[in-house]
Amino acid sequence: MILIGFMGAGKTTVAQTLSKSLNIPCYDLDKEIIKKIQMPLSDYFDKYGETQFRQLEHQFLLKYYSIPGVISTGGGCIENYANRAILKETSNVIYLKSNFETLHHRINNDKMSLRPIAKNRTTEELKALYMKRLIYYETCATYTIDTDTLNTQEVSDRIIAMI
Ligand SMILES: Nc1ncnc2c1ncn2[C@@H]1O[C@H](COP(=O)(O)OP(=O)(O)OP(=O)(O)O)[C@@H](O)[C@H]1O
Ligand SMILES: O=C(O)C1=C[C@@H](O)[C@@H](O)[C@H](O)C1
Ligand SMILES: [Mg+2]
Repeated sequence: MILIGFMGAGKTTVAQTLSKSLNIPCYDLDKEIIKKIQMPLSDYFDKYGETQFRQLEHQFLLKYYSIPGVISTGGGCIENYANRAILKETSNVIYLKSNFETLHHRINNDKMSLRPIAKNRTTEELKALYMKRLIYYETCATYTIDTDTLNTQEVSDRIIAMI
């Protein structure tokens, strides 16, 4: 199964919980990319730019999307047309949905260096990005879970009950 959603949606955290509960492997595409590039994502963005990161991210989705287990994607994975095509063809794509205020609060309480996209934007710009991406998450998802009022364990339990 593949988890999608905006930054702070809980993809990485919930994938780890699901992996333990279901005893299946999990792969976080951001972490796999970091292993390969050997630097924080924000350094990679500064050095090579977003376009090059998106190409790399596409290569990693291609490599992992069909592997059995749980895959957590980066928040911008759906920016790439070819990635959206892959996700639309894949079953068990789970969209962790939250309103912008919840996500913004979570991102602000988390390590900002992990998220160059958030670090370099004002709140208004980040909200505009969220609004733009909503339709992409929705059209790629097999299932959607509203996570505003759920903790990560509850989100994981909900997914297990659903699939
Ligand atoms: N449902 C939730 N309730 C409370 N806190 C949450 C929830 N989901 C995630 N968080 C918290 O929000 C922060 C971001 O979570 P996480 O890194 O799993 O998000 P992500 O979707 O993987 O983001 P990114 O796209 O940037 O990789 C973490 O501190 C996590 O504990
Ligand atoms: O929303 C985004 O565009 C991103 C989210 C992160 O998971 C990372 O993949 C990277 O920081 C880009
Ligand atoms: Mg993540």
